[in-house]
Amino acid sequence: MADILEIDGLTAGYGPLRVLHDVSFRVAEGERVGLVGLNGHGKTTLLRAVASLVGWQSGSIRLAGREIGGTRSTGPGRRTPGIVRAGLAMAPQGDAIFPGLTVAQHLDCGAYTPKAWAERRRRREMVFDIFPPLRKLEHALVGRLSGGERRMVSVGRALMVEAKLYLIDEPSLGLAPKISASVIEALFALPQDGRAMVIAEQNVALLSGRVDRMVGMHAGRLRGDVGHVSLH
Ligand SMILES: Nc1ncnc2c1ncn2[C@@H]1O[C@H](COP(=O)(O)OP(=O)(O)OP(=O)(O)O)[C@@H](O)[C@H]1O
Repeated sequence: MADILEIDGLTAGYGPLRVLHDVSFRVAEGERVGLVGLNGHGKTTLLRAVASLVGWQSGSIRLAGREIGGTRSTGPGRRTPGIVRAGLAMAPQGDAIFPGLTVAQHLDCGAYTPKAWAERRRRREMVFDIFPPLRKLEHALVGRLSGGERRMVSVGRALMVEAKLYLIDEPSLGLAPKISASVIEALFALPQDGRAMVIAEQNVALLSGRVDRMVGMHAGRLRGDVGHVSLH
């Protein structure tokens, strides 16, 4: 199986702060990888670097064989639209919800490519199949939803494009255990269909047995396969 994501020698940070140190990381087509580690060790920064959203970065990041990394001088976010068109989708940490939009409008924000926009009704239906509680809330304002429902909207928005690689940042964050388990279960109920996923999580137990592989992140460095290793 070819690698959809190939990261080599990635160093990244914010202002004077270096958060990632010489990170190399591979994800195969269709693979589901758990990126685990404690709060503040760089999981989010790694996902954001792939989407070109960090303060600065150097090193190589290849998505489907195309270089999307390198040293950036244009500023965070400037290259992100091109990276999304190249096959990346991301559900950021903490929902990034627009409270004044309805669920349907919010999901449509994720239908970023022309193809996804043309198919947005069908893709919304797919999201409602995955997260059934959202169906009856289609026209409700997102600002009025519960934490679990908002997380479903946030993850669902990333699923509105047909991406080669999905980055899902802490789907369980701030949710009651039962609710986070249902969000994760729904995510894994998606047919794999060649979609690779990297899921950043502090809660290792939530991913255990569900992902193909887990890698640990500690102090800005990857620790290889940590499927059975305590991170503390
Ligand atoms: N925008 C920013 N500006 C400055 N420092 C930041 C910024 N974002 C994160 N950091 C710092 O980078 C380090 C790594 O943070 P990061 O969010 O990547 O960790 P994490 O493992 O994903 O943890 P979390 O679960 O809290 O997101 C932390 O020390 C954090 O304080």
